[in-house]
Amino acid sequence: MTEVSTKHVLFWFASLLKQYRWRVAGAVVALLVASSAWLVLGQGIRYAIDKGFVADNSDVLNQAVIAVLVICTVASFATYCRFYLMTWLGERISADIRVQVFRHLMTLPPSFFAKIRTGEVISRFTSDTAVLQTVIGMSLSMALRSSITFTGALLLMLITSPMLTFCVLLAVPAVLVPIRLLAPQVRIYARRSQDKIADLGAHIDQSLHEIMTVQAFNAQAEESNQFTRSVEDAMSTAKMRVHYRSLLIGFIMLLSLTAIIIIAWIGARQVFSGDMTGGELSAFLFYAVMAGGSIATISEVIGEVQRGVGASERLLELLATPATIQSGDVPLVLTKGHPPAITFDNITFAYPGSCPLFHQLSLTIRAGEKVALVGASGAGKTTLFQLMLRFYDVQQGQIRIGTQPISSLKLEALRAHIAIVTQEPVVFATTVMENIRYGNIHASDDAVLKAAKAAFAHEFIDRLDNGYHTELGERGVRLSGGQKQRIAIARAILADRPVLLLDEATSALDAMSERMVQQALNTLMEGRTTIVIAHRLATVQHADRIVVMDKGTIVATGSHEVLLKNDTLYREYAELQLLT
Ligand SMILES: Nc1ncnc2c1ncn2[C@@H]1O[C@H](COP(=O)(O)OP(=O)(O)OP(=O)(O)O)[C@@H](O)[C@H]1O
Repeated sequence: MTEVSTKHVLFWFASLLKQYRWRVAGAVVALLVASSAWLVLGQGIRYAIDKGFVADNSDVLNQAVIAVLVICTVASFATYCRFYLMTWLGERISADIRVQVFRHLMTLPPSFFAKIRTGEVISRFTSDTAVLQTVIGMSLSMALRSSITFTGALLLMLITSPMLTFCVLLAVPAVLVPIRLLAPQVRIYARRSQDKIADLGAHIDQSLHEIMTVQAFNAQAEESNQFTRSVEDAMSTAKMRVHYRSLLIGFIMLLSLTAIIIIAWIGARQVFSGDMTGGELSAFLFYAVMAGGSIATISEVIGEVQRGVGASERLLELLATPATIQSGDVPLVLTKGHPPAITFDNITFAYPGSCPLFHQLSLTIRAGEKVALVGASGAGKTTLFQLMLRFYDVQQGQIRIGTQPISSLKLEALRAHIAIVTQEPVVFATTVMENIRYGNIHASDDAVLKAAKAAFAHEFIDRLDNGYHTELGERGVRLSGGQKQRIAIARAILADRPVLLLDEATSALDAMSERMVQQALNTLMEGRTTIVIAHRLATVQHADRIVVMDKGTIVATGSHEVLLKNDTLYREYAELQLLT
């Protein structure tokens, strides 16, 4: 957890507000007009009492009332402008922060998302930015208004009665004590409170995504109990925050009201002794109440700003997370129809915080070759794909595409040349058409249809309610495993890239569809460098070469026939799968 100072956060807000400087200026002008108008009102009251009321002059009283009405109208209009502009700025800034954080998240490597829960990130987006929206839209404007009002009121108090103003100033340090003591507590509990809300977000995310497993194992009650405990936990932290905030407000209120009462008492004695007029005392008290009210508002705002700092800490933490995978600057240019060779040259790799998985592993896949990776679960097959796509970087050695080390290539260029079909096919919550088009966002509808046909997906898509325009629901819940796989294959076909990575691409298909998709894949593999991971040897018998892996090492390579003859591990696999 990084400690972020209030100053740092205010600077951040200022940098975000900079591009809306005209609106900020407008809000400040409106604020000044409104505050000045309210302050002038005090003078109007003084005039009305001394010259109209006390002097029994109804003409002056009428004029004073008209003046007061005009002042009120100006003040109300200025308040409308200030409120509108500041609230707009609050909404705008939190929207900008959401975009800024999302753009940054898109650049972070999978290792970051392996550590953090999605629900937590979502909560940071929604609840933390909502806090900032209030802080910028309401609290900062209130603070500014109150500071101006306070300064103005103090000045006018000074003009009305310097002696009484001096008494007021004596009370100011007393008000600062609770602010110093209690504001940090508010901030600490605000941050904890936001963390607990993030935990709730993560819990909801997990329970709802895995709802079938939850219900199948009759775990609804346990899930609900756990959630209730988390909610109560969040509640008790929020209670502490509210406690310190209320304490802060209460103390300041008590201190400022006591000061006003004492000053009114001194002032009243001055009126008795004739040192002050009744109108002067009324005006002075009007300003004193205004100044006291401003201090009370500022104290509330301090609590709120501390809450904002707590929320910003978490967003700034996300923004400060570096994208550990650094892009190179060499563009990768391949000639169409000339797929590249891929070389793993003496690579050593360990996942963060784990023991090394690969130790000086070397493997060369020739240009246009179809290589199958087989081996027990956990042997490191999928990891090789992840390294190729630079989701992780190797600690030693080099991976080359053609002759270029992938670390020197532009990340975007590297990935633009690789199409992958992952073990768990990914389907987005949009239409079939858009799901396939994800492989090439510029592809025409016709090209999408062609790809779907080649992946043997067209037939089932046609039978869906709305054909290619059917919405697939979150994570493609409306499709079977095999259907999802065919959508993923169609996407790879449409992407039309020189390197193809297939991770168990046909595992969820029935024998009939598998045969058809295998044909589609065979066509797709033509003229590309392909690496296929497969548990089922039947699907890889026709690969140019089979690489047998075990616990992060390559134990044998060769054709199906050669391996059957020479490699015991492969023979065991084959026997288990009745391929001998
Ligand atoms: N993100 C990760 N962090 C730490 N360790 C990981 C991570 N992903 C995988 N591993 C570990 O690395 C090893 C290799 O995993 P990998 O997924 O590459 O195996 P695989 O051969 O593809 O297995 P399978 O056939 O079951 O998919 C496993 O022991 C696994 O526990």
